[in-house]
Amino acid sequence: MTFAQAVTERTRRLQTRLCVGLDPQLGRYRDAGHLRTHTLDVLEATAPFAACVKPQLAFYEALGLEGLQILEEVCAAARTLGLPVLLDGKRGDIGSTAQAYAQGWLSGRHAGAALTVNPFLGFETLTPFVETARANGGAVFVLVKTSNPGQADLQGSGASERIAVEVARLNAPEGAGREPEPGYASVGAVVGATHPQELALYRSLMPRALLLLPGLGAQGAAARDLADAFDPGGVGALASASRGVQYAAGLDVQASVAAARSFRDELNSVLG
Ligand SMILES: O=c1ccn([C@@H]2O[C@H](COP(=O)(O)O)[C@@H](O)[C@H]2O)c(=O)[nH]1
Repeated sequence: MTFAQAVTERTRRLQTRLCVGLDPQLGRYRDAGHLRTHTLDVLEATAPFAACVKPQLAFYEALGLEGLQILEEVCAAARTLGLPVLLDGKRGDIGSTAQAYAQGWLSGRHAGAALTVNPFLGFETLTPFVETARANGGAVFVLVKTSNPGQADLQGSGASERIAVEVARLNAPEGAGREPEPGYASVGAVVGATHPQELALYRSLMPRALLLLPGLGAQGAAARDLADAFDPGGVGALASASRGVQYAAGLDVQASVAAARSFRDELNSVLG
């Protein structure tokens, strides 16, 4: 089963469109061991409410080798729980380096099933990521319109729309000599949940792409504003919350569970 199929199957079976972000901040813990157990506890406790899990690589890389070991444990625990893993690394570079990133994060020891990628160096630099994802039944999520207020500096003036058109092209089997991918295709897109008025546009520009919608909770986006990102049946998008789940009330894991349940329920009530 591909990443997109696994997420869609989980959405339908568990009625959840929530992506739980795991962004463990060392400053909140006594030490890295405490960070590790709390992060694994939050993962296990919130899994029933999640369509997938999204570790942000920066927080694990910040801890050095120990952080990579924790990441590996988080990915292994998620797989045991049946949760698809989307690594948020926003990688992108010239071809040979992109190839190494793709090998490391989409097929290597610490790999997830999916990875966020940055198209800033040009569309051709996406190729190693897309090919590696396809070869492994994985996915890439291309930054199309990020959730932060400053995104307009470089993503305005039609840039985000151009990237969306490229995502649609990469997902189109016609002319590429590929078999059509069943369901959602291997190239997804990041569109901030903080841009509710533009979700319908990006949904229509990228009909085969799963959309990742970061910004729920801590960045101010609300589930009630996200309906336009979804296809009929309430599939095709994942709304993501990290701090709003992991640190819903300090380190209280039951508060994380309550937050994940509440995000799930709010999304479900919006989608009917
Ligand atoms: O456009 C984007 C792309 C990625 N992110 C990442 O998502 C989480 C958001 O964390 P919250 O605590 O839910 O605000 C974080 O890892 C970002 O790097 C994003 O915010 N916006």
